[in-house]
Amino acid sequence: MGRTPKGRAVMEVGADGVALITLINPPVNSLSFDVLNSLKESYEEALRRDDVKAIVITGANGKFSGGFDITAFGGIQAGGEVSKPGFVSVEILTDTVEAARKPSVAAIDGLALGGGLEVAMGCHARISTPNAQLGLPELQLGIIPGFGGTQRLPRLVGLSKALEMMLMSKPVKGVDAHSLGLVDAVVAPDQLVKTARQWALDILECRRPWVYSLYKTDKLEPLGEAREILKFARTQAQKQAPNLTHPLVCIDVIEAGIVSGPVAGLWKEAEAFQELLRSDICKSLVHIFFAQRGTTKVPGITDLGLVPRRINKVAILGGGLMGSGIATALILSNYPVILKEVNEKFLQAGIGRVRANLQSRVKKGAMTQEKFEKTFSLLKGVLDYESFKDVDMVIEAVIENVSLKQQIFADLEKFCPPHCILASNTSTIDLNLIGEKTRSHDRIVGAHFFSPAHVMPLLEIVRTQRTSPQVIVDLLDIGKKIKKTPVVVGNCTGFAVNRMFFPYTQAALLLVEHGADVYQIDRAITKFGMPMGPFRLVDLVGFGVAIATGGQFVQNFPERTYKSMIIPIMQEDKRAGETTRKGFYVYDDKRKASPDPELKKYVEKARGISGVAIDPKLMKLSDKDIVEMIFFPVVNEACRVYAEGIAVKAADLDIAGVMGMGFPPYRGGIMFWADSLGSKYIYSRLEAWSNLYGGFFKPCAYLAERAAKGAPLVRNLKLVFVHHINT
Ligand SMILES: C[C@H](O)CC(=O)SCCNC(=O)CCNC(=O)[C@H](O)C(C)(C)COP(=O)(O)OP(=O)(O)OC[C@H]1O[C@@H](n2cnc3c(N)ncnc32)[C@H](O)[C@@H]1OP(=O)(O)O
Repeated sequence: MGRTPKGRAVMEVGADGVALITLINPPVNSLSFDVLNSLKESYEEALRRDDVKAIVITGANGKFSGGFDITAFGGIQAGGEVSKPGFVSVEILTDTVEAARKPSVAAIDGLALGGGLEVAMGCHARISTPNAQLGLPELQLGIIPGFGGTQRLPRLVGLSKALEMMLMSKPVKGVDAHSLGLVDAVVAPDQLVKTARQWALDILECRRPWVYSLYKTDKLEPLGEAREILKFARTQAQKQAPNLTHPLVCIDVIEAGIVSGPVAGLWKEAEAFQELLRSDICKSLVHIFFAQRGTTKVPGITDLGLVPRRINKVAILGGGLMGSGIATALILSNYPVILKEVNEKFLQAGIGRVRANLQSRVKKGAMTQEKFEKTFSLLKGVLDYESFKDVDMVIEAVIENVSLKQQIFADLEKFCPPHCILASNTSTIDLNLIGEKTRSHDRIVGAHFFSPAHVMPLLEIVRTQRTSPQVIVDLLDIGKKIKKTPVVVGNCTGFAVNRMFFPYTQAALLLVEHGADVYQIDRAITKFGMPMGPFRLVDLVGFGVAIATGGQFVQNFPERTYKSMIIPIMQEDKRAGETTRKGFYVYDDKRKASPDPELKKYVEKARGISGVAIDPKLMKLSDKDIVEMIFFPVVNEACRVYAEGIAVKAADLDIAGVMGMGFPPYRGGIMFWADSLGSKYIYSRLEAWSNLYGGFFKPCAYLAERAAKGAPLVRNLKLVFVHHINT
C-alpha cells in the first residue's frame, strides 16, 4: 500500500476558460512536497489544455497558504527527502508559472506567508481580501525565503520595505499590501475568486498589464542608494542579533539579485536556502516553533473532549504592578474586569496604572483614542466583594503572604458563585497552602503572569493534584484569547520558571564570591544571547524581590542553595538595584548602567563572612566556562522539574525558559540546548565542580542516570541533534 499524500492541489476548469487551482492541505494549506508536485502537475495540465485560457490559484477554506511545510524540515535535516536546488523557485514558479503563455492570478484570503506568498508573487497579479496577512517570516525559522521571495519582494514593494518585512518577519495586511504594490486589488472574501478570474481574463486580453515581478525594476532604488540601504540593514542586523548569520545571508542574497540580476539572485537564494535549512539555528528555531504550539496539548487534560466554558467577567484582587498588568491584558482582549483594592488610595493607584499602560499604547500609535476609551470602560474599581456574585474567574495578585492569601481564598469561597475559577498569581507559594482554608480545591489554580503582565508572553498555569481538568481547559482558552503562550506545570515552590531562575542567580553569586568578575559574567551571558546578565537582572527586579524569592528557595531546597551575603550587604547600604540608582551597577538619569569600582568592597565583605577563598582558576574563566557554570546548574534544576513531573514535556521547559527567562530561542531552549551538548558532558562538569565548590553543583539523580546510560535528557528525543553553537 502506498503512503497517503500530504495534501494536494486540485484543478477545476470553468466555462469562462479559467482554471481554478486550489491548494488543499489543512490546517493552513502548507506546501508539502506532495502539494508542490501536484501544483506543478496541475499547471502543466492547465497549460496543455486548449480549453484553459487563464489560471487562478487559491487556497482552501479561506487560507491561501502558510508556506513551505515546516513539518518536512526534520526529514530534510535528517538527510531525507529534498528537492534539487531551484526545483520550486526556478523550475515551477519561474519557468512554469511566470513564464507561461497563460496568465496567472493569485486569489489571497486569510494568509499568504513564506512559500505561500512566494507562489503568489510568481503569478502575474494578486487579488487579496482586506484582512489577509501577507509576509515572508522565514527568518524567524533560521532560514531565508527559498522560493524566490528575496528577489521578487524587493521588486514589488521596494528594497527598504522588503528588508523590513523579511528581517523582522513582519507580515502586512491586505489593505497595506495594496498600497505597497504587493497586491493589485483588495476585495471582499465573497468577491475574491470571481474578481481574480476576471482579472486573469483581462490580462489575457491586454486590458490589464501582464507583470513579471521578477523583472520589475520601477520599485527598486538606484544602485548607489540600494547599496547604502543594504549597508545600513547589515549594521542593524549585526547589532540586533550578533549570534545570527542568516539575516546577513538574506541581505547578501538580495544584493546579489540587485547587482547581478534576478536569475543569479534566484540561484544564490536556492543554494543558501538549502544550506541554512540544515543549520543548527534552523533546527533550534523549528523546535521552538512546534514546542510553542505543543504547550496547549496536555496529556490527560486536553484530550478529554472538554469544551472551555464562557468567561464573561473576571475579578482581580490587588492593583499593584502585577494586578494592574493582568487587568490591562484582560481588558485589551475585551474581558470586563473588576479590580478590587483595600482602600480608595490603592484603588485609584491601580486604576491609574492600567490607564497608563493603555495610554502608552496610544502614545506609540498602537491604539486609537476611541479604542482607549472603549477598552478602559471595561474596568471597574471596587472596595468590597459585593459585585463578585456573578464573576466567572478571580485572579488574586496581592503580596506574597501566605496567611493573607489564605484569608482571601476563604472569602472568595463565600462571595463568588460555585463555578467561579479561583486563581492565584503567586510566583512561588504552594497552592495547596493557599487553599488550605477552603473546600474548593478543584477550582483553585495558579495563573502566574510575568511582569509586565500585559507585555510578557508567558502564562504559567499551575495545577495541583486536585485542580479539575475543566479549569485547566478554561485557563488555556483564556491564555489563547489574551495572546499568551500558556505552559501547564505542577504545583511546587517556584513552579518551572522560578525554579530555573534560582540557580541562575546563585551560580553567578558563587562565581563572584570565588573571584570571578561581575561585569565579565554579565558580558559573557549577554554574548551567549540572554537579554541581560544575571547581575543586571537582579538590579532590574530589585534586591527586595531577589531576597524574598531567594528565601523561598533556601527554605525549600536548602541542600542545593548557595547562600551568598553579597546582596543583603549591599541592600543594607541602601543599594537595592535600579530603583535606588545603585546596585551591581550605578545608574544615571537616563537609567544607563555603568560598572562601579566600589563593588569590590561589598564582594570582599561577603567573602569574609562566608569564609570563601578566591580561586585563581575562577578569576580567569573563559566566556564558555562562565556560560557553562551558570547554565549547567539551570539544566540540573530543569532536569529535576522534568523528572518530578512538574513539567510534562521537556519542550514545555524550553518554552518556559525562552519566554520566561529570555533564553535565546535560536539555541532551542534549555533542555534542547543541553542535549546538543550531551548529558555525559554536563554531568561530568557538574560533578567536578561539586567536588570543588560544594553541593550547589551536585548533579541530580535524573541527570546522573541519563549520563550513565549515555542517553539524551529528553526522553524519546526524536530530534536531530544540533552541534554546540560556539559561545
Ligand atoms: C521556501 C519557503 O520560503 C520557506 C517557508 O515557507 S517556511 C514557512 C514560512 N511560514 C511560516 O513561517 C508561517 C508559520 N506559521 C505561523 O506563523 C502560524 O502558524 C500561522 C500564522 C500560519 C497560523 O497561526 P494560528 O492561527 O495561531 O495557528 P497555529 O496554531 O500557529 O497553527 C495551526 C497549525 O498549523 C500548523 N502550521 C502552521 N504553519 C505551518 C507550516 N508552514 N507548515 C506546517 N504546519 C504549519 C501549526 O503547526 C499548527 O499545527 P497544530 O494544530 O498541529 O499545532
